[in-house]
Amino acid sequence: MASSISGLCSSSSSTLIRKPHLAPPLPPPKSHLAETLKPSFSGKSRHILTHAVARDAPVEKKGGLERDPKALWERYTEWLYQHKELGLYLDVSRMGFTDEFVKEMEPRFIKAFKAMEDLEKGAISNPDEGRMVGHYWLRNPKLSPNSFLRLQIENTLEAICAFSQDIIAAKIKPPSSPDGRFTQILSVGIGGSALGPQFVAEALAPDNPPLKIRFIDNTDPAGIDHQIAQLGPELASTLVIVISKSGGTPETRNGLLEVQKAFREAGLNFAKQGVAITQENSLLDNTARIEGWLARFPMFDWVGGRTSEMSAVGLLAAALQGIDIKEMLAGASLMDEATRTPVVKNNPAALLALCWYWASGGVGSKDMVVLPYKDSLLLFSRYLQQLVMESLGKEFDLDGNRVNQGLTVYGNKGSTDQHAYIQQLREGVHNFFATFIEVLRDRPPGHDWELEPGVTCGDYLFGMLQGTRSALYANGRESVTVTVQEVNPRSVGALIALYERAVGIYASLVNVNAYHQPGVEAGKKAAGEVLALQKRVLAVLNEASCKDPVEPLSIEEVADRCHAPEDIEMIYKIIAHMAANDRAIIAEGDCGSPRSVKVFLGECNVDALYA
Ligand SMILES: O=P(O)(O)OC[C@H]1O[C@](O)(CO)[C@@H](O)[C@@H]1O
Repeated sequence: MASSISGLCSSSSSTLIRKPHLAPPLPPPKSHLAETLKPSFSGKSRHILTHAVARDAPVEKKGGLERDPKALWERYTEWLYQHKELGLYLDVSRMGFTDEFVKEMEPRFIKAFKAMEDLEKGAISNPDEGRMVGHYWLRNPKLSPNSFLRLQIENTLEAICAFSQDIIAAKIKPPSSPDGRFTQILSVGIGGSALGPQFVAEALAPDNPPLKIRFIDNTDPAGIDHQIAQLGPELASTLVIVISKSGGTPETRNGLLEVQKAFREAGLNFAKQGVAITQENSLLDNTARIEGWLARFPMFDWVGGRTSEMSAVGLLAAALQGIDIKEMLAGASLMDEATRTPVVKNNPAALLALCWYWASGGVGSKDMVVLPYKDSLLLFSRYLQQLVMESLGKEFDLDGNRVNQGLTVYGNKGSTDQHAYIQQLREGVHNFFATFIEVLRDRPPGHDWELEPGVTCGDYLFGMLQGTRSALYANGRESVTVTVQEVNPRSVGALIALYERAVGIYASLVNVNAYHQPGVEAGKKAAGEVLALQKRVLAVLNEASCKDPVEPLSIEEVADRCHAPEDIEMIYKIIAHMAANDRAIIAEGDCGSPRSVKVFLGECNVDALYA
């Protein structure tokens, strides 16, 4: 009896296998440092956190958490950073670093500030890729190292503003929409070409934006189908923005091809609704030019994907949603100015980097849990995950030493997460420090009300944040608190700029290149190899299936004929995946034991035999 196979089949022979198994995820990285909580060095309520010395001997962590309320208040006021114009505060008092530690870190900071200064002047700060790193110029084009780059930035910003105004005012219209105007954006991109726009849309888009936005940020066919199905007839009034710096990322290409197919099937002309954001002359750029897409905007070689929110990548979608992008840029620019100060205490990004180094021993031994107490900032931690982890998670340092650096970031939002994992944070494994993001303004003025005498809903949120911060600290868990007045384009721009700079400074402290991502290439290459192997498997099966009679093959035989006996497990998985997707793979035998399975194709493709 014939059947299709997968990794999860019943033990009976010749059973349909429906659910292939993918390789299990790698286990999370282990903490490098042992940590103990020791009682009291002076007062009875004091504790010292001690660390074993790290392998590459970074600045050692000696110190303790202050327990005395008066001394703690002093520490709070002494270290509180305030940016008056932005209304932004950074409280690092709940990190236990000492003055000695700050002093010991000084030489590293001097080096980091110098590296940052050089970077802003146009040094090749991404040496592996031979690139400048210029995201700071995007919000202050005057800083660009030459007038050509300055003009590129200014012209692009002007083009974004003009194009988005014309779209919103329906001066540029979709050809077949009954409304006569664009109503939706479908943004196709992944990683840095999605996370910033997603975060900003969630944080800042008004309730009724001129254009609503949806995202395709994966090559999951069901996810893509869902987005297209949700658009329904509004596909005719959808502006599709395809974003890829390299212009060749497979997931994004697949998303584009799937969307183009949907347009064809709906009888719509994709080119009249398509916009590309990519580097000049990339595959995507050339495709968009040849096919005559509605518009193209440049991505610059010297802006990395994960720091591209203030380029066309983030600004176009934001402007189309009615978000004030000039305010975002202004907020970022103000923060950039503040984070150029070479005095750690007065530089909020340096303070963050100091805290990260302190908490993680400079080797990433603790995770950073980011908890914004504001629903609209939900995606901030996800955005930071790429910014921080893709930048800092490096095998080698700038001198070629193997260091396996990084800083793990996760989190969603408070107080919601209090009902999910704060239990472990307070009482369980002590492998993290927290970052609270506090927003002072609960609601727009005039909308608040007291749900019980003297207490609003926002007071509860405030109480939850303060309570969790105190409860964690009481149990020796450190935290940083970033406070903004409200979530608006200016504060969001400032937050992005703050963390971009903190990552850059921290990378210098631990001597890694923050601006490349060699590790991602390995996965991309391996994925390409799997797809190439799949083609060989299909050719081998087709040849056997075109024989008369059909020649069913064991997995071993398929592997041998593919000249890839070492890839036998992958070949089994490929066959299982195709079988689960009605790809005409037929299997005989006991699916519970892959060795007994024989496979062939349901039909012979004669053309493929001679291809
Ligand atoms: O914008 P691109 O070139 O499509 O790349 C998308 C993402 O892929 C990466 O290159 C690797 O994941 C990221 O750095 C980047 O943000």
